[in-house]
Amino acid sequence: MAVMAASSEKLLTGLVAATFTPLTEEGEINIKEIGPYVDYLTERQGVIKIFVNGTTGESMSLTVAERKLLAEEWCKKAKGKMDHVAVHVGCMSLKDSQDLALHAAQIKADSIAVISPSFFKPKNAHALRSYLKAVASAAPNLPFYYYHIPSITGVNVLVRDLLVGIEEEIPSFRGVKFSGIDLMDFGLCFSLMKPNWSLLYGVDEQMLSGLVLGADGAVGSTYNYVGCQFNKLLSAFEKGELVEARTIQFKLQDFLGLAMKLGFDVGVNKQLMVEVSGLSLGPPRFPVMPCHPDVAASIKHKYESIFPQC
Ligand SMILES: CC(=O)N[C@H](C=O)[C@@H](O)[C@H](O)[C@H](O)CO
Ligand SMILES: CC(=O)C(=O)O
Repeated sequence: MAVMAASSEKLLTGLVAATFTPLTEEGEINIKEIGPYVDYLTERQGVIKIFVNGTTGESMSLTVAERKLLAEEWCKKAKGKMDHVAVHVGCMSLKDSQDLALHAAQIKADSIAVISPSFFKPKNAHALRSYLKAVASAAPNLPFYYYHIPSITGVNVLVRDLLVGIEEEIPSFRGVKFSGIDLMDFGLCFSLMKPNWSLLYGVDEQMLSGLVLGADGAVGSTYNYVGCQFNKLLSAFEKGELVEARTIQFKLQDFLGLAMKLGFDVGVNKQLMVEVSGLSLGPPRFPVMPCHPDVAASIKHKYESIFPQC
């Protein structure tokens, strides 16, 4: 039987918003916006779990010092209000990833997640597992998740292959955030599943398909502003109300269909969040370009026509 999670440990399940990084207009970290951001998610979207410094948070464009500052503030402001703060600590350099993993343990994050390095790419599951093991060893008591996002990293190691025997190599391993569209690979992961793991799906526009296969939850960028709707999708799914669940899923597909035609990326996504939430999140950081005002206006219009207030 798998080692049971320590009693203070919270498994990452349910709806998790991948947060944007608040910047000032000058492009510096806007730390004071994190408190209001936490309040917006909890009070307006019913979202009580966050995944910080990930793709949406532009982690790979931030310095290690900036990522530490952000992680610390998210943990501080979420305390007593949120149920889980997962900190993404992956970097191109193993040393930086270890540094951030240790820091996440020090600031009492609930868990860490790691994206594969993508300049020098691991050639196979063994190489990727070796890298992840070395990161996890810097914070051996912190629940550890692999973050699979092949469309961005170009690392196509099958997660199913990665999972074989991973609990022996990484005792803190607790699951995967699977942001890929290969549902066969996702499905095969369940045959290797351990009782204290969770497998989370990360392609918001296909979340229902992930749930059908058995996903324990979902991590995504759009849950920042459709969290309230997707909480309804989750409860409809749990009650077996598939027509209702599909209706909500189709709404996000309709919305993202237009957004993608207009060049949806982190810059566009961030601007939409600014307009929907009223938070000051600033522009993205280069090379991600700020959203053109006409694009923002069209997307906001579509958002308002599809998603009623919760
Ligand atoms: C590539 C990317 O950023 N993926 C995000 C998380 O993994 C998703 O939440 C997407 O932003 C979302 O599914 C919209 O395509
Ligand atoms: C979407 C997601 O999980 C991320 O931004 O990292």
